[in-house]
Amino acid sequence: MASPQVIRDAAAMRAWSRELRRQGKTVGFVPTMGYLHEGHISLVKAAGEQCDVVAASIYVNPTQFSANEDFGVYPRSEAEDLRKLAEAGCAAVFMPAALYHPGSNGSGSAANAAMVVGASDAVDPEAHETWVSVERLSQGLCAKTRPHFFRGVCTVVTKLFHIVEPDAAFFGKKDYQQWRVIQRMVRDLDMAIDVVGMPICREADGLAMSSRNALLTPEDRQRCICISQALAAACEAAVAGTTSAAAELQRQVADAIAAGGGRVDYVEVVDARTLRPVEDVKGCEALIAVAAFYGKVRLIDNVDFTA
Ligand SMILES: Nc1ncnc2c1ncn2[C@@H]1O[C@H](COP(=O)(O)OP(=O)(O)OP(=O)(O)O)[C@@H](O)[C@H]1O
Ligand SMILES: CC(C)(CO)[C@@H](O)C(=O)[O-]
Ligand code: BAL
Repeated sequence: MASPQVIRDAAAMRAWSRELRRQGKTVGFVPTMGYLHEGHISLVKAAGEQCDVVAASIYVNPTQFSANEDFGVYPRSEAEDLRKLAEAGCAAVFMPAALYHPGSNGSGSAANAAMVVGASDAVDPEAHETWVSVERLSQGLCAKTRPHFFRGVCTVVTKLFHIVEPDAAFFGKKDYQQWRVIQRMVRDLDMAIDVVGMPICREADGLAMSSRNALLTPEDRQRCICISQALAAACEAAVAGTTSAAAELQRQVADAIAAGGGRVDYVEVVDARTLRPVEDVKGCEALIAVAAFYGKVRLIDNVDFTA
């Protein structure tokens, strides 16, 4: 169980990957924000099965947070993360202190490492002014509450792809819209990377694993179980043909979450590929996607099915 090689410098990361590819090996890549759990590890293992070597990254990207979000309290656990990555067979982990050029306002390295108010404006526009946006797919769902989010994600993922130069990159379907957005970005911009979406890993009681679960109070940790329960019930009703009207499925899930003590951000029933709203799920590859707040912690979950 060798520890992954820790690489903090972009040029060194690129050299590592190029050398392996020169040797004829394929490189699988798992981008993360750290505080790793079984969901992340399932991506590392899938990458190991599909590629010759696996690189992960750990970087809490300030540009996908707005100033009122949880950048400053985002959980971190470097030593434990390295142990888990070693166990999963990860060969290298890219952990940059900063990924944006430092600006004259002190953003950049300081912003990435120590800033307590995260945010797009942590990056000095004089020092960094190039952004990647997937226009329509990045609207709706999570973007309603986090309008800055996908531009930050697409930009940092593009930077990571250029640094790591992987053959394939692995994303979890817990962040379903993110996976679809990145798949689209790679297709539209002709990036030669296979984007692989992997199933959601859940706790024994059904809660989707998420680094942010660590921020929940014990009471909210109990309350939020109703998210996955409501989604499973709606999926069952849709597949059985008992309920196919999107509005009814939406109402059932939203009511169950609210009754369970969550504050619903959104519940949407959409086409799983286009993420456009559907009126009826019959005959359709559908997705019911949820975001809900428990205190300040915002959790997301979803279920996809063909009814
Ligand atoms: N439960 C899960 N099952 C499968 N993949 C997951 C799961 N949770 C996260 N991932 C995937 O791991 C990758 C890195 O995600 P990230 O580091 O943001 O973890 P996270 O648990 O989603 O964190 P957060 O709590 O901030 O949403 C993403 O592709 C994400 O979809
Ligand atoms: C893809 C990602 C690593 C970009 O910062 C992040 O959004 C995540 O962990 O899902
Ligand atoms: N898992 C996606 C990262 C975020 O919510 O900021």
